[in-house]
Amino acid sequence: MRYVSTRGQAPAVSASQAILAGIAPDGGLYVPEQWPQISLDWQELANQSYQEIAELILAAFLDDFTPMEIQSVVQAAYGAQWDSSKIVNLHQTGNLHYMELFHGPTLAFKDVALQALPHLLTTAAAKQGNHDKIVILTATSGDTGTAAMSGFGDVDQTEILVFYPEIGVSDIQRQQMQTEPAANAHVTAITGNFDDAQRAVKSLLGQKELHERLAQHQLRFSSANSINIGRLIPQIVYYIYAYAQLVKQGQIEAGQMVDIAVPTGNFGNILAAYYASQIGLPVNEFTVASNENNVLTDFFNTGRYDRRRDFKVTSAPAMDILVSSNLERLIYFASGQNSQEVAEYMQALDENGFYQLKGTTQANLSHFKAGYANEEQIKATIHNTFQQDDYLLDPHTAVGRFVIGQHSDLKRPTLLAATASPYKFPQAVLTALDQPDAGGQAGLVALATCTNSKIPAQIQSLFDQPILHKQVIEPDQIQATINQLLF
Ligand SMILES: N[C@@H](CCOP(=O)(O)O)C(=O)O
Repeated sequence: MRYVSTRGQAPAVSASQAILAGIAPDGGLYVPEQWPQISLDWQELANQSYQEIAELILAAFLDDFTPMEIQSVVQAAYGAQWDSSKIVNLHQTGNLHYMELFHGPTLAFKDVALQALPHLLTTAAAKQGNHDKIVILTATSGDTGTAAMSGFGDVDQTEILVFYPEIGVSDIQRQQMQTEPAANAHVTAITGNFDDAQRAVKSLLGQKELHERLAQHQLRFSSANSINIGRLIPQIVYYIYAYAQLVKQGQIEAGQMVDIAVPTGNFGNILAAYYASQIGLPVNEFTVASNENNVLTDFFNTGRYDRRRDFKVTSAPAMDILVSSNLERLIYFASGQNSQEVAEYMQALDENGFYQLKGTTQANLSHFKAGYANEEQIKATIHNTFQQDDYLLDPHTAVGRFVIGQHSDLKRPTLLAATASPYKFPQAVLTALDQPDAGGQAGLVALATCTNSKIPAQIQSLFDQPILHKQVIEPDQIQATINQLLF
């Protein structure tokens, strides 16, 4: 199976080449040339473990990896570092099924893919006969950076460079990043926002001269962001697994349609759900949930993507994004794999800040619904869900829960991606629960006390760790900072 660029100006490559590159040389994103043929027998899948389903899906998409290679990636990625042996837990309230994706080492859904990516990447490098050290560029609005460092920390022959917005991340996210102990991790705050960091990362990945210079130093770039196809494929697994679990529990019949709702920023998580549907997951409707950075809501409602608006810092920072990279991958399929059309949209976005979809392409997205929650609505959703359902949401999952309420009467079984632990955002959650705001360790303790729950072991001693990364730079210093670190 080959992977092609969404913009059509780069040669098709194998799965391992696509993962190693991170982004296509024409600036596009790698997508499967066709969907793998895979038969999903739900009765059989219902009795399989997360790891078994992961092997099935990874093998289908990564067909130049041997079964042994896939097995060893899965074993390394989904083991004792998870606080649930199931990897993904389901929590039910009526027809709503929260997929808890936050039981990994850094308490966010990013762990699901980023515990696997280092193993995929080092295996891909070996397959390609690459002996250069791999420099992983990562832009983060809070969760991806920590998860990437947890995955790549101290992995031989890798350096991991993380750039995050100085303002906007939660106390916990900042502490997780600033205390990262791995010797190969380099963490820098920028005075800009996530979009500034992601733009810089994408531009660096596309600079031919820089690649040549890196090669002279036995280095090469890749990325831990979801622009890398190696980030998306492991995320398909949990949609298949969750559906199979619903079959097992007798909540649905095999083959019955479900709805899927995902709070999304860079559009990777919901795109993985779409990919799952393309290989046989029965999905009726996808709900795209945003915070006040509601560029995706407007896009799905009007067909016009317009990033020319104020950037808002919200209590759901993973979604504080105005340029959602993975939308390009969805549009590629909605346009009938028309890479020229995609390239025109992306050029218009770059040069003018907006584009308008053609009617035919927009019509192919009619099964995507979109909405957003403002800060008051996020707070009220956390508050009410805790009071009524005795279930604690983080601000991102609350966005998803609120938007479902706007669009659905929940007559159909619905999977909602619960993307982060509420303990990653204690201040926002405490405020929503009408508790006094407290920062740092005090915030964790206050949250545990008022909700009668436990501080997750992953962050119990977080505030005892020394701060190791304090550098703050302007966004236009990202390239110079990378040069200093590498050359
Ligand atoms: N939500 C992210 C932003 C980066 O998105 P990704 O899909 O590229 O990982 C974060 O929390 O950092």
